[in-house]
Amino acid sequence: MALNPVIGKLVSKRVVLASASPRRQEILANAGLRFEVVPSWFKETLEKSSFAAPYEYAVETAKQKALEVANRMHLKHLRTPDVVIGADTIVTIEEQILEKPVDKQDAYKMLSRLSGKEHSVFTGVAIVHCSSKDNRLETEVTDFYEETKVKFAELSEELLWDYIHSGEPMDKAGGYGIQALGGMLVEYVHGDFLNVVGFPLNRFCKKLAELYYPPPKHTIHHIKHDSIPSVETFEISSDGECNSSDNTSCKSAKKQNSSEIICTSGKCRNGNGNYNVSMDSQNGVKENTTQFPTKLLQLLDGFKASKALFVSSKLKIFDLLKEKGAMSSVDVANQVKASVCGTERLLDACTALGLLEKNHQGYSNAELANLYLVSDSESSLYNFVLYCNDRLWPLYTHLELAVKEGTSQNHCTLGKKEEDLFQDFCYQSTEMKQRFMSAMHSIAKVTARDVASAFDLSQFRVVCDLGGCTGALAYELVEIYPEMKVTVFDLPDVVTNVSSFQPSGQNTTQVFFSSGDFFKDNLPEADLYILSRVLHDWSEEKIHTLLSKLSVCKPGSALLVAETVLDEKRTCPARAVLQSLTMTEGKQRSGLEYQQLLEKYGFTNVQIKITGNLLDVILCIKKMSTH
Ligand SMILES: Cc1cn([C@H]2C[C@H](O)[C@@H](COP(=O)(O)OP(=O)(O)OP(=O)(O)O)O2)c(=O)[nH]c1=O
Repeated sequence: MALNPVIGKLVSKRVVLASASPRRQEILANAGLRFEVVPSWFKETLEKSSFAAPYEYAVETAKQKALEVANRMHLKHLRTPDVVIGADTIVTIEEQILEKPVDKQDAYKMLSRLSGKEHSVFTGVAIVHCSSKDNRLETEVTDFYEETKVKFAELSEELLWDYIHSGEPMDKAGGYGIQALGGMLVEYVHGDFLNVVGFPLNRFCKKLAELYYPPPKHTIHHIKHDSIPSVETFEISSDGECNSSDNTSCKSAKKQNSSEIICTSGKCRNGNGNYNVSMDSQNGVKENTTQFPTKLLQLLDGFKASKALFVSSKLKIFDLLKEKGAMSSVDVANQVKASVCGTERLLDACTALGLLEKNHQGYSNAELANLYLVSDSESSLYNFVLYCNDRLWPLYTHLELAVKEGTSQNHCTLGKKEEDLFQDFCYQSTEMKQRFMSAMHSIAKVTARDVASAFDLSQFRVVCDLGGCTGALAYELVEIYPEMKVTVFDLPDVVTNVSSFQPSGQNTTQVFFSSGDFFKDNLPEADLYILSRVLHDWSEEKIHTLLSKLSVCKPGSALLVAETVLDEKRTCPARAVLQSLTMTEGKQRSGLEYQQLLEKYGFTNVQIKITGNLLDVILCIKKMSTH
């Protein structure tokens, strides 16, 4: 894929997508971009009449969305991203801008205007490069837009209302989604389809190419104006970065003939580990076709990779290399008291997996390992990795039985039923408790930012995090919302063990711990309750008990639920679906299922933010009494 080098330019950068749109997240993720999702809080209220053309409105809104996130991350989260991407999609017909319908009547008005006519869809995009100078945020904005023309068929009243009642129009510009049911309304599309869905990927890549690969003066390959350069052009015109994992062959080929193709063998592995087979076509243009069943091979190797990660974590190899710097395999083997040949194989495997780097000085941690695998790093997932090895791995080795019997196999691996796991917490040894809490703490820490910032929660002052364990989310909340006071409500055995998880150097006076069982005891008063990674664990009956209790909270108070939300087909994201494999009592739910569940207990205005990361976030409000 020739796109890889353009997107690859962003690999080492902290890229943020300032959008809650699941479509944008999907388009960019499918293109191989790695990014964090921080939805923008910018209110789309710019005065439309002040723009000479509709697309200017979309571009300006996209820019403001991105700048709001860049500023918020810099000021509130104290993390300056490298690149923030914002986008805004509008539909225009007869010079009028249509955004998302506010209700069904509005959707009806929009769709009947579009019926039988051609309209334009504009997506404005802003790419904001950020840097921090003397603690001030500096930004450089590149923006552009793309137009796609769409013609609707004549829509009968019946079809129109059927479509509106499907619920699809509500979160989409112009009141339709071309990628789903709305596709049935469309007679033709002229231009970039993805632009209609919310993100003009092709033009975005061209913009990146313009930014990162300005045409050099003396290249032999001519980059056609307004095109995405091919792999070969990149190799020659770029700053020497090789996108292949097999750097040596690329570099040597480049040296031999600076204007020629990179891979002498005719085969070069791209950043995804795919083999691109170069073929000369008659006019001399090189084409790449991917033919290998790479995805299947990756799946076949998945368990080997997981286990290599588990074992190196268990042996504390990442801690050792962080402390000592580059080391030979012999030295590592001596330190971790393992065989030299076995250690060397493990170190090479970790290098192949991108967890370590290897050069003439020996092995050292890759950035990923320093960030997440060193046991005392700020965002360490070390304890969660051990939990995956000790607790989840045995469960998945019993998967066949789990499928045949329809049970979770907890009874085989731990001698306990799933519903007893949490209840039996108090009977575990202190070490086991500490280990379980450490695992939950590490995963809560890396997801806390997403959960805390998915919505603007500044109006809530008294918050209760039910089952909040070590308080990782609570501390993040008070960091972002200094006015907030958060009570973490959890089992007595959890609360007595939280002291070692208190963050150092942070004001902890606004976080309180209260012990109790949320199924049995009275819940602390709050105007915002949080259930993070709780609901998926429990049976319908238990959830009924818990939500019934919350349903009597004061009207106007809110509930924030953090879970991985499945798509409506219940097949995506894969990580949630895979997690379901070993569940019996609990289950994962789709957005609609969460909405229906929460509404059943009197919560309304259910808003769902798909973060694209581990946890998605749902906010809903307890209905005001009608009396
Ligand atoms: C026309 C059309 C729009 N859309 C969507 C794309 C956008 O998500 C949405 C337009 O609203 P936007 O305000 O552009 O985006 P958003 O509110 O979804 O997300 P954010 O502001 O956080 O970036 O409509 C479709 O999914 N399919 C379509 O066919």
